[in-house]
Amino acid sequence: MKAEKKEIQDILVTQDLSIGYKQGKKESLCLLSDVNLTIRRGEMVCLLGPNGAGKSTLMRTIAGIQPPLAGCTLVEGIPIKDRNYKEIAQLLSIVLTERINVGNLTVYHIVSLGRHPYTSWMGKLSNEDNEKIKWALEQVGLLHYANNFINELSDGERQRVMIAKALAQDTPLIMLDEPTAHLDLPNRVEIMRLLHRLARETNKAILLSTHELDLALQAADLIWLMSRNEPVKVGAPEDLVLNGSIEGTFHNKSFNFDRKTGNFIMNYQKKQSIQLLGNDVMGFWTQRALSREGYQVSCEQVGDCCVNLLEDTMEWEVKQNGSTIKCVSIQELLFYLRNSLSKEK
Ligand SMILES: Nc1ncnc2c1ncn2[C@@H]1O[C@H](COP(=O)(O)OP(=O)(O)OP(=O)(O)O)[C@@H](O)[C@H]1O
Repeated sequence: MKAEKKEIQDILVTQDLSIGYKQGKKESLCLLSDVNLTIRRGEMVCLLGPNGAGKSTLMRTIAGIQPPLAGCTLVEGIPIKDRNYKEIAQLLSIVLTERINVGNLTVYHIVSLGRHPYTSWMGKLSNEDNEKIKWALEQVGLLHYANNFINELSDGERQRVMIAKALAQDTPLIMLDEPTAHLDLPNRVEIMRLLHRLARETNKAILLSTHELDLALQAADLIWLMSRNEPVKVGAPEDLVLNGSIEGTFHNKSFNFDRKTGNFIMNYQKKQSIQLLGNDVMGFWTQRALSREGYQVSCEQVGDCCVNLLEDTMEWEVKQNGSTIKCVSIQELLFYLRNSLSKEK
């Protein structure tokens, strides 16, 4: 690829960063060393990894909340180390997981707290501050809630308020610690889509830690994949799936990661084999149900039981020991198979 006219694109750079905990005067627990990572302008990066991999430690170290064991973090070329609170707050904003319980503050007031690094010690908001607050509320679609109290809002809306506060802080880097933690699926999707759009439209860098592998695979520009004592793997989500990194990191005897669909599939103990004829959507869900029931599903003839999908009528025909019956739902199919299996025993 040809290099085009180059403005500074790297918003966050970690230089030979070592993260961990001092455990005495000489001892330290080093979780990772020589971490060299970059986030560019307009990119959304998801930090993924199993429990205990060190995600929170890395986030805190990048943000300057925790000192590095070695190395440093630069935001727009400025080292975070040894900067005071106000200086750091102009370089990066952080959205934490904790539920916000400040019921007596309005949405506008909370978002206005994002302007603190820029206001005088009295905290008086200038016209520019007020414009930035309104713009931030508009970005997350909550301008009409500006005068509502925060406890009048749903969890999803509260999370958007905190994102607006980070936007009002107007930093090149926004960091979020598990931003979808307390939300239902539509709100989780909404927050990820919002963050992705904001990264693109505002040209900021967004770094978030998450356990939502499926959402991260769909929404992230880049994934930082952490596992204990291994170098961080970096790549587009699809590259990390194709090269087996996702599968390797989340390897577990209870489930498998299916590279074709990006889903985790639970492993069930297989009791016996069954033939399934038919494919498509009905076949996919029937296969899933049969696997859960403990069947090894095959399209070949195996044993004496066969399930034939009648897609036109949405029925399941079961041929077993010379007899044929029809079921009108997967629930009925499983009920029949369970009973016929217990009669055989
Ligand atoms: N204050 C501390 N002192 C010493 N060790 C710590 C401290 N905090 C965390 N650790 C250890 O560092 C390791 C990484 O913890 P961390 O919380 O960064 O992982 P994580 O990937 O964020 O985990 P999770 O997904 O469960 O939130 C863990 O083994 C943990 O026990």
